[in-house]
Amino acid sequence: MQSLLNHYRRSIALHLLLVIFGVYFLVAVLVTVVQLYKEYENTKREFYDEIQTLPATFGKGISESVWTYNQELLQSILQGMYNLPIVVGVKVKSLDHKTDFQIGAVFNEQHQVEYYTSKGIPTEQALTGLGSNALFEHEFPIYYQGPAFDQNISLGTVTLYSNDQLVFERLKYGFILILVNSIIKTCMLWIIIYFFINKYLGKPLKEFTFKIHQQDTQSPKPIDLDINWTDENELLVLKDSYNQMIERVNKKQLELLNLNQELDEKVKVRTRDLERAKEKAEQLAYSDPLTKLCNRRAFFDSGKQLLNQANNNESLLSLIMIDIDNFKSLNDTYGHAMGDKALIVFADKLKNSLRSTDLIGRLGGEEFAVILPNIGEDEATNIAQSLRLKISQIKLTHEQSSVHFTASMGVIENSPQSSTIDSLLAQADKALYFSKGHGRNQVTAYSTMATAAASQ
Ligand SMILES: Nc1nc2c(ncn2[C@@H]2O[C@H](COP(=O)(O)OP(=O)(O)OP(=O)(O)O)[C@@H](O)[C@H]2O)c(=O)[nH]1
Repeated sequence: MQSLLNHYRRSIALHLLLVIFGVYFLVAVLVTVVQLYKEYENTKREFYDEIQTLPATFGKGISESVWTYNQELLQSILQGMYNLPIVVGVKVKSLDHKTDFQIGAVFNEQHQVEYYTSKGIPTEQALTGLGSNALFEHEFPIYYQGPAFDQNISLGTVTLYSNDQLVFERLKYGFILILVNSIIKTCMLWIIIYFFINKYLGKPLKEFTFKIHQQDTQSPKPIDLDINWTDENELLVLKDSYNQMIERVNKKQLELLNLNQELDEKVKVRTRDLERAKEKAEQLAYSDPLTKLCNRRAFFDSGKQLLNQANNNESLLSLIMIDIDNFKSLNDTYGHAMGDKALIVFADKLKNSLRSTDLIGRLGGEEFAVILPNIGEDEATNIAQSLRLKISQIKLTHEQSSVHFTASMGVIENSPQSSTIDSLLAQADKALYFSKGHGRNQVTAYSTMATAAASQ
């Protein structure tokens, strides 16, 4: 039932038909009612006309039997009238009341219905079974017109009773015929029109909806409907409008896709730029921009890690502090640019001379430091001597004159007491200034300096 209701709600053809035929059926019923009323009026008139003819047929016989007081004859004539399908009761009222007689349903003096058998005996039940409430009556006089009399002698009256129900009985078959006729016509029309509305409207709409549901939402395609007529009807216009809309949507989607790709590209470029900027910022944060060596902060961070590893592994580690000699006068003599160049060449010399595992940092100005893991003070001092020599051999040119410079160094080895980078630096710095104080371009090992100081 529910599915039938849903089908009704969904089917435009069915819905239209029920609305159309609902109205059609109401109109048909109204027309039929009017027809039936007219038919009823005609039949009623026919009844009257038929009843009007009865006096001519039966009047003479009744007059005879009343005149001769022939009750038997009167009774049989009245029974004959009563048997007519348009009569429900007959009443004869003679002037002397000697031949009064009634059969079937008749009115009494008070205009109330009374019932009599075919023998004229009062009874409670209606004989005709048609009911008698809607009786209508037709009264005609009876006369005797014998050869012995010049004029008619009034004998009394005969009243005929008929009933609306008889009219309805006669109409019944006509009514059923009209009704069946209307129902068959309505059903036939309903089936034919349903077939065509469904064919030309319902099915194409269903096909249209199905194809829309089948559409790929990412790239919808224009829809083609299997419609057999070529007119530019509303459905084809709707389909064309839908297809145009799909084209517009696809175009917009393509534009959106291109914009997305462009945006993706821009985001990628921006991300790359950001990554580079981040790398640069990190480099700036940890490296010295002039010499590209670790800056002070990076040297301290990495130096602490190396020292911790050495202390944990109980392995050797040495630190060399290096300071370029008389750098101020180099700057003053050859200019700041030459000073910068000297710093760069100096740094490169350190990098090229040491292992990749060694940590080299510029602590500030012309002051540098090197950490050599797994190397003790003696070996570190040798390395420092070698560095010092290489630095002293660097030759720069400035306006046809050669520029040379030297460096002083202090070397220290790690020990459990000197387990921090600051204390190592402080001790190496002391050794460095020992070198400075003893003529520069020298390497001083902290232990040697300490021994010398102790012996003084
Ligand atoms: N060209 C250049 N000069 C720098 C830079 N950083 C520091 N200096 C200079 O280095 C010089 C260091 O001078 P001082 O501290 O007196 O030391 P010094 O002249 O080397 O003397 P000693 O260390 O005693 O041998 C100063 O004149 C600074 O201006 C730099 O990045 N570039």
